[in-house]
Amino acid sequence: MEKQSGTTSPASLAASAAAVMPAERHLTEAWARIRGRLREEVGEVEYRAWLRQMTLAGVEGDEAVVLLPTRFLRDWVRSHYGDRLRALWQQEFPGVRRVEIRVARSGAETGVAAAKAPAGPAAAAPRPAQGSADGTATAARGGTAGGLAEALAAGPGDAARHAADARTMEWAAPLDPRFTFDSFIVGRPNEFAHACARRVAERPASPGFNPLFLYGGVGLGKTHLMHAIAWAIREMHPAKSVAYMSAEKFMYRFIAALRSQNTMEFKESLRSVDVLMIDDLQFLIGKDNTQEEFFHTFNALVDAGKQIVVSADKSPSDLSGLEDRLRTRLGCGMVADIHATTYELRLSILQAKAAAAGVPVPAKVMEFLAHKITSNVRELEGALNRLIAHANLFGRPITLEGAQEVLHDILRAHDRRVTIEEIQRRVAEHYNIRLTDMSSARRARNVARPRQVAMYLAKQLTSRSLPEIGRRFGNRDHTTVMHAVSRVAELMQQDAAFAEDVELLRRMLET
Ligand SMILES: Nc1ncnc2c1ncn2[C@@H]1O[C@H](COP(=O)(O)OP(=O)(O)OP(=O)(O)O)[C@@H](O)[C@H]1O
Repeated sequence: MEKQSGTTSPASLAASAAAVMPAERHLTEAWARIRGRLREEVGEVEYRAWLRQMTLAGVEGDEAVVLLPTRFLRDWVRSHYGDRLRALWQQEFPGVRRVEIRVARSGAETGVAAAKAPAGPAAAAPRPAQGSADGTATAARGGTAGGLAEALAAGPGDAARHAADARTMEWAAPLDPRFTFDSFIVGRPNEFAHACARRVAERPASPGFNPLFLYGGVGLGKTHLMHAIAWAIREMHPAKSVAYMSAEKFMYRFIAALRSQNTMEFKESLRSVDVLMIDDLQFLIGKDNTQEEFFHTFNALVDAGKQIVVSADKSPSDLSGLEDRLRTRLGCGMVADIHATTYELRLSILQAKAAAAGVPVPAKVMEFLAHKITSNVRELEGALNRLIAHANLFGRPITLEGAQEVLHDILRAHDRRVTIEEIQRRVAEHYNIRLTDMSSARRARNVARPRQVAMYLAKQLTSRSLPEIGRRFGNRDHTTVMHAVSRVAELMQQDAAFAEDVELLRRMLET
């Protein structure tokens, strides 16, 4: 499509651009639209990785000339986006028949038209500062060894980082700019994992910390810590290439490589990284071939003095379903667990997130949430975000009553984590009857009424269905449960003391 060329100075094209195109302003606007469309088509990650440094030099005859800072980028954009660029140009100006992609002459400013284009991603610095909003780093496609050398030679400024990125592009998933060490709140449950993560970021592949195996329950910060390590290594060791991906992605890439009979390339690109990070390793359970491949990659990297960081929901020894030899190797570096959150940690996280959002959240509301939403940090954060969004939307201050209303579904779901066994035990204790009477056939009022209360609470506080509840109460029919629920509700209406009793039981079960 494009003819071969070397480097070019954009200024030399300005005159001809002006001569051919209707007006420079139109050209600038068209170029902004073309880039915008391309960005929509390829997605943010790909755009940032390959296309945002693209600038317009101008138009020469029937040819639009686009500049990129390195030969590596030029070749990549040419082969992957050249046709698309031409089609988009033709939509704007049918007279443009070709798109020429060149390397900007070293030190040359961007082209006249592009220089006047509205500020956009092309004007941004090549790499984001740690934790900046611009930080969704990395890309989706890979480079070659030759391209690497070129990027290293031609890249302006932080060439080492550019080179490291180029090596890992194929495998890297985007890093979340919010997940840094700065934004990670440390408390008793996660202090060990955090200290290990910091240590690995400071001194990758040091003895005793390779591999680093982070594990813990859902939503407790494993991914956050992994990203924080990756950001910090990029910052402190810019020449090191870091590849972060989920175990799922690892598997799909491996399968794709098998299908296209390209496993050598797969292996080589993986083994060329300095730090390999695999999230949610439990995904590989039962996937024997992928496990085997991962095992070999793991060995090759560790033997070559490269760092491996892995996360999973269980410790290596509890990951039954992973091959023994892999479990053994995973456990022979540093294994650090993230425990369930404590009230204090939840409160600190809420305080930090509220402060970061710049929205005043009363202490009472945060204490309430920290008490109520105990499952994981993700849900806690989700609840706070919802409160903040409501406050912003309606311009109302956050209050405890308002929070209870806005979050009623989340709070209810949490309340519902009470088990039927717990309800039966508490109710039996309260009315001083035997636990076995919850399931017995006895019909005496002093036994039957507490049983009905327990059924009522089971319906209110758990998500079990009527037949399920019936089964847990001595295999009773669902109509019996239905009757118990309506009878208790009716009695509560009629008898304030009884209602208070049931409410007290409910509160005890909820806390
Ligand atoms: N200690 C912490 N400080 C600040 N934010 C945290 C902390 N722990 C978790 N979070 C936040 O909670 C959310 C969930 O965390 P993350 O995705 O890292 O959990 P995870 O353990 O990887 O979960 P999963 O098991 O689902 O993969 C994220 O938004 C993260 O920033």
